[in-house]
Amino acid sequence: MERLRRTMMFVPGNNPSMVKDAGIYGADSIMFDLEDSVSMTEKDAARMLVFQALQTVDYGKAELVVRINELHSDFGKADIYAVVKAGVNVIRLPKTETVEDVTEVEEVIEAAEKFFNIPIGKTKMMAAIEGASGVLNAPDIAKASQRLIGIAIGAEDYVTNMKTHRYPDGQELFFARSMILHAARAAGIAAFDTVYSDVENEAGLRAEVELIHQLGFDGKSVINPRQIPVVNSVYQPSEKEIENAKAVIRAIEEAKTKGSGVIALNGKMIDKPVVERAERVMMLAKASGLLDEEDM
Ligand SMILES: CC(=O)SCCNC(=O)CCNC(=O)[C@H](O)C(C)(C)COP(=O)(O)OP(=O)(O)OC[C@H]1O[C@@H](n2cnc3c(N)ncnc32)[C@H](O)[C@@H]1OP(=O)(O)O
Ligand SMILES: O=C([O-])CC(=O)C(=O)O
Ligand SMILES: [Mg+2]
Repeated sequence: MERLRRTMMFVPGNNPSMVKDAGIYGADSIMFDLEDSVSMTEKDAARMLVFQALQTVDYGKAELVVRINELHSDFGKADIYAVVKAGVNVIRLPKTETVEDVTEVEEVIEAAEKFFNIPIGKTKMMAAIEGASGVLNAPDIAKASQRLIGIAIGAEDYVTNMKTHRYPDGQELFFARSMILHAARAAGIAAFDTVYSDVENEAGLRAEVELIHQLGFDGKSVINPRQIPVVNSVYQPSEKEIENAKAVIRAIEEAKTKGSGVIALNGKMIDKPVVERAERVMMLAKASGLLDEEDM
């Protein structure tokens, strides 16, 4: 089954209590940060803390991601070796601008896997796109490595690069979000939306999640545990949607027994794309704990 990544929670890599407790809030993925939430003087300490935590703390079912520093900074290579050795699931590249940004990191990951006797290809990657060049190169970036599970927009850096700022309606992000979504879908990987920085503004967060859910994003980065239930509730299918999805799946199964791939349900045509959407609703319903045993 496709892994759910509705919520990916950033955790500053130099904060011991946040790192230790990050698993208790129910985020689908935990993203330990070694980049912009960690000051230059704390880079080495943060790497050590995350390295230890990855090996010793039980984070349950959460996927474990580390956002590394840029490869050509003073820290990038050491970050990669440490987190590969610790068995991280996914390395998040910040500020990805070109295909080479991906392939160069991949080479270092592969060297680290060989060095530590880890199966080649085990460490996955996710590329954050945070500026104009990255957005324009997104279709190639998304296809740059078999290791990529998804690409993400990093809007705080992006709006800075574009000489604007974030507005409540998100118009300034529409082109970048659309590019990233199309690039991801064309490559067959996931698309993730950016952080919502105003932690106290739940209504604003909900409006943004509704927008990105409507556009088609798989999920969103969050920066605070309080944002997790808000994102999950938007991604949780309604009872009506679940009932409809069940009816669609029942109808198409019945049609198949009669040798047909298309059937009408309540006057609407049911065919392959409709069935695919119904299956996704069921998957999200299951992940949200909304299905009985008999529905599984
Ligand atoms: C543009 C970018 O690069 S964004 C990505 C980098 N930024 C980050 O990673 C920031 C992550 N978030 C944070 O540091 C914090 O949530 C802040 C600074 C935004 C707000 O901090 P606070 O006001 O202290 O948060 P709040 O009071 O809601 O914290 C409640 C609890 O959740 C914990 N918590 C808050 N944020 C996080 C987090 N991101 N990860 C894990 N635990 C967290 C707190 O430690 C606290 O735990 P406690 O009750 O056991 O003491
Ligand atoms: O990737 C994110 O959502 C956070 C980030 O670095 C940015 O917005 O610049
Ligand atoms: Mg950024």
